[in-house]
Amino acid sequence: MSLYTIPFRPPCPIIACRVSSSLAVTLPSPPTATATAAALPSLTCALQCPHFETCSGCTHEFNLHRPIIVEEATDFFKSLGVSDFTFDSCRLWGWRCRAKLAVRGSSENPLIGLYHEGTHNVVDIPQCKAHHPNINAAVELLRQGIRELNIEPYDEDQGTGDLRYLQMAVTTYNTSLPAAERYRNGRVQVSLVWNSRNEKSSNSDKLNALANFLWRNGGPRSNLHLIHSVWANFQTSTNNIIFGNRWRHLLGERDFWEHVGGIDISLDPSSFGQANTRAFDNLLRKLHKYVPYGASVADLYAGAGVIGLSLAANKKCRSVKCIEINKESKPSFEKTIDRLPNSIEGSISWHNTDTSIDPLSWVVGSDVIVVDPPRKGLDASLIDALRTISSHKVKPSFKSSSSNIKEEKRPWILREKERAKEASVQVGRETALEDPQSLPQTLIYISCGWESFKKDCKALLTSKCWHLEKAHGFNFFPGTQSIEVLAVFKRSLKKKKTRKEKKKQL
Ligand SMILES: C[S@@+](CC[C@H](N)C(=O)[O-])C[C@H]1O[C@@H](n2cnc3c(N)ncnc32)[C@H](O)[C@@H]1O
Repeated sequence: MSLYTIPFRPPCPIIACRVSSSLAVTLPSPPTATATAAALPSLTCALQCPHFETCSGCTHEFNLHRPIIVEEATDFFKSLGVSDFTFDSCRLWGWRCRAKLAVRGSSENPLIGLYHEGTHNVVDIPQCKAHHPNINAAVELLRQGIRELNIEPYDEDQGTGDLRYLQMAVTTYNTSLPAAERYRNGRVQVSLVWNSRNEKSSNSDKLNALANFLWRNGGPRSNLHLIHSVWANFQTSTNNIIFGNRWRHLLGERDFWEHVGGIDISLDPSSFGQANTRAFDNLLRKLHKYVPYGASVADLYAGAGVIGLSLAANKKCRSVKCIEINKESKPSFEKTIDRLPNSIEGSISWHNTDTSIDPLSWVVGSDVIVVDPPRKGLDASLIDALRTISSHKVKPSFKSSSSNIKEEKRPWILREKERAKEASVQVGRETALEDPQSLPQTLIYISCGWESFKKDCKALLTSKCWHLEKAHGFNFFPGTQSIEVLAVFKRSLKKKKTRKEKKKQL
């Protein structure tokens, strides 16, 4: 797992150009496109971050509301017959609610931030403009703690030191505040990646002292209640993987709640969570429009099942199956399920398995397939299954096979068939009211990797099995050239050959 390249700046004046998150329209090109282009670029939607160029998080300083890649995406979709591609600019600063940061340097001068491009030198980014301001505030508190308690940052060359990485996740869901104040007052779940095997190791006193420091100075009894909770993750491996497989909740609330897509969701620090909470909410609300009421849905690459559960609640799906490889997402899924309205009657299940193994078994029997793969795009076996779906007459087995197992470096990832079966969760009716032979009519592809999306999209379209109906972009990562895409494909019905065509063939 690589360190999320990213960024920010603390309680600074937020620049006036915040493009409305509800403005899901194609924005006009910036006014610099004329002869005045040679003049200084407009600062209205500029990053204005002191760390730009030293930090690898942001690659673009100007026109944050419209990354250059949007032009390419517009042309790409137009060439495929979709001329109404929309782009939602979302929040431009302070959008990152989830950050993984490296800790290096010394206890007197800790460096907390991201690697300088192409190196393992950490750049301190106390004023990052992408981070939610309270992430920066929590980082500053932690920096103070490191100095006061003489905590040693990790030394990669020697393998020594105490604190390796941090994960900061902001919950903006606090029902005791008016809705308009919740985002600004978000609280931070701090995960300290500690260089020891477990909580009994020799440096655990320091870990507890640092956690107590954060809680005393940022917890409910401090002047500013900034810290939601403190967790420890234990990691001693010398590779680049950020997290080890042992997590401990130390202080504060154990459960972390957020409200997106019309539901309360729980996210443990070990589960995948979207970094841009607000933009994700916009995307989910758009997604709802493409799923018919009562549909049966397969949510592939589901994480803690946020997409599937949001659909179950909002579209009264008759069945939702979530497929996810990381077993750590299961407790979050279960907690979210517990808070769903009682009125949900359909069948909901979460399966801890690899989508790439026997993908047809998840695809057949569903009306709508939602895929939200990692940046590298869809697994080849899933692409194949989708490309040939119309010619399949398959009885879904709802079983995974242990063949095809790929090498997996992350120890907490579960890939064994038997354990996968045990790790499934079923809520509601056991047998869904779905036609086991029916084929999906709709495929919704959510992508954070533009290059892999283009490739997968072309592979789907050249099969003639699918055509593209709609596409929307979301500014999930302002300051970069990455966008999140939501593309809606419809299955092409095979045209019956006319007598004339049949004759011609003979
Ligand atoms: C971009 S995240 C999306 C998660 C979720 N849809 C959400 O929005 O919270 C991709 C997810 O796919 C999972 N994943 C990666 N490869 C997988 C595979 N072969 N089978 C199932 N899940 C996989 C990752 O663990 C991760 O949770």
